[in-house]
Amino acid sequence: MSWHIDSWKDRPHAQEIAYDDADSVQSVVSKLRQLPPLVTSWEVERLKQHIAEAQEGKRFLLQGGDCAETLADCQPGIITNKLKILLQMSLVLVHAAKKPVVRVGRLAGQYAKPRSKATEERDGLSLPSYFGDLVNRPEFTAEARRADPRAMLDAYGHSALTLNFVRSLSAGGFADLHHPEYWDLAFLSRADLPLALREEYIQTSHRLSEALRFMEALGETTVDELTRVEFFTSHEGLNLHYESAQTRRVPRREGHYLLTTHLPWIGERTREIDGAHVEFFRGIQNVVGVKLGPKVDPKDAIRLFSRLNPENEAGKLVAITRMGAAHVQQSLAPLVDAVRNAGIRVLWVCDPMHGNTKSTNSGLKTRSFDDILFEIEQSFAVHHDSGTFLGGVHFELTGDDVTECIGGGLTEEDLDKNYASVCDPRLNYRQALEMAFRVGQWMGKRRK
Ligand SMILES: O=C[C@H](O)[C@H](O)COP(=O)(O)O
Ligand SMILES: C=C(OP(=O)(O)O)C(=O)O
Ligand SMILES: [Mn+2]
Repeated sequence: MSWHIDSWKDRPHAQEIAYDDADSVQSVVSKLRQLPPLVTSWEVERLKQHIAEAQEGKRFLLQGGDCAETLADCQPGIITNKLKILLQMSLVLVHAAKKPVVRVGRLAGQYAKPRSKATEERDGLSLPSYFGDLVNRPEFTAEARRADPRAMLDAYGHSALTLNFVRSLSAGGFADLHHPEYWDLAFLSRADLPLALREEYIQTSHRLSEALRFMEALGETTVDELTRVEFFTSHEGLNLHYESAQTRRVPRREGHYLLTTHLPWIGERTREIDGAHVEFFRGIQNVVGVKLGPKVDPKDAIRLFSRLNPENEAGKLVAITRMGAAHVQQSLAPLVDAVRNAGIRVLWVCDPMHGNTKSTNSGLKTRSFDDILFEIEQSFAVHHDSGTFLGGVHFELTGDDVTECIGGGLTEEDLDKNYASVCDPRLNYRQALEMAFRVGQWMGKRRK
C-alpha cells in the first residue's frame, strides 16, 4: 500500500489526542508546514551513518534526558546541566568502551507523553490526563487539560530555542566540561560505597583528565576538535499532526525527512503493526527507534522491523528494549535470538527505566538505581550469550539535583525533597554520573 504524508490518518490510532477543534488543528499544521525545520537532512543522514557504525560495534549510543520536557524548564541553567551530564557520562563511556560514543538527548522536543489512562480522577472529578506540553498542561483544571492545538506551536518554538542554545554550547562553550576535575564527584564520599570501587572511580577520573590534557597538548587543531561536541536530538513521535507537519522532501535527496528531531522513536504503547504510528514512520528517511517491552512477541517484532525497514538498510533501526529487571533474562533472549536469526539489522539499546517503575505507598512513581543497573548488566549478558551485543543505553535523567529515583545515595524518605518530574522519575546528576561509572566498570570487566 502506498505511503503518503497523511496515510496514517486511515489507520487505528493508539493514544489519539482528543482535539475538539479540527479547524484549529488544521491551521496550526498549515503554519508548522511553513516554518523552517528544526534539524536538517544532512544531520539526520550523519546520525544514520553513526548508528550504522554502532550496529557494527564501532560506536556506542548514549541517549538520555527528561521523561517529559516542559516549556517551563526551557532555561539556560537546566539545559546546560542536562548537556553537561550527558557529556560527562559519554566521556566515562568512551573511556570504558574504548570507542566513540554517539550522544543523543531526549531534548528539544520531548514534549508529548503517552499515558496508561486517558483520564485522571481527583476528589470525584475526572479530567483528561496530562499528555505533555505539546498537548495540554499539567494543572488539574478542565481548561489546562483541554488538548490545545496551539500548544504545538509553543512546543515547536521552545524546541527551536533549546536547540539554538544546545548548538551554541556544543560549538565551543563547553571546553571546561571536558575536565573531570570540575565534575561533582561528591557521590564518591558516600559511606555505602566499597573502598575498592571508590578508588577505581578516582583512578578513572584521573586517567580521563590525563588523556584529555594529553590530547590538548597535541596542538591547536585538536583543541578545536575537542571543544566541539556533537549532540543529536530525539523524542517520542507521538503527536502525528505535529510530526507530519514538519515532514518534507528536501532538494537532491530521495524521500521524506522528519525534521523536528534527528531520531524519533515509536513508544511501547503505539507500535501496533497496522496502527497510525508505524504507518507514518515507515515512510520517513530518519533513523527510527522502537521501544519493546516484556510482552513483545518476537514474531511481531520481526514484522514490525520489516515494515519499518523493508530494505534492511544499515543505521535505520534502533531497538530500545525496556523489559524490567525481573523480566529481562526471560524476555530479551528470545527476542534477540529471533531478530538475529532473521538477519535483521538493528542497534540494540537498553532502556532500563520503563520496565522498572514502581509506586511508593504515598503514590509517587519511583525507580531503584539497583534495578536500573541490574537490567543493563543483564542485557549485556543476554546479548553476549546470544552472540550479539548491546550497543547503547537510554536513560531518563536530568543534570539537576532532583529526588525521584531511589538508591545511589537517596532513600524513599528523600523523594519529597525535590520531586520535580511531571511524568516519570529521572536519575539526578550524581546518580547519572555514578550510573555511567558503574556501566563503564561492567564493560571493562567483560572486556577482560
Ligand atoms: O514515559 C512513559 C509513559 O508516558 C509513562 O510511563 C506513563 O506514565 P503513566 O503510567 O503515569 O501514565
Ligand atoms: C513513554 C516512554 O517509554 P515507553 O514507550 O517505553 O513506555 C518514554 O520513553 O518516556
Ligand atoms: Mn518515561
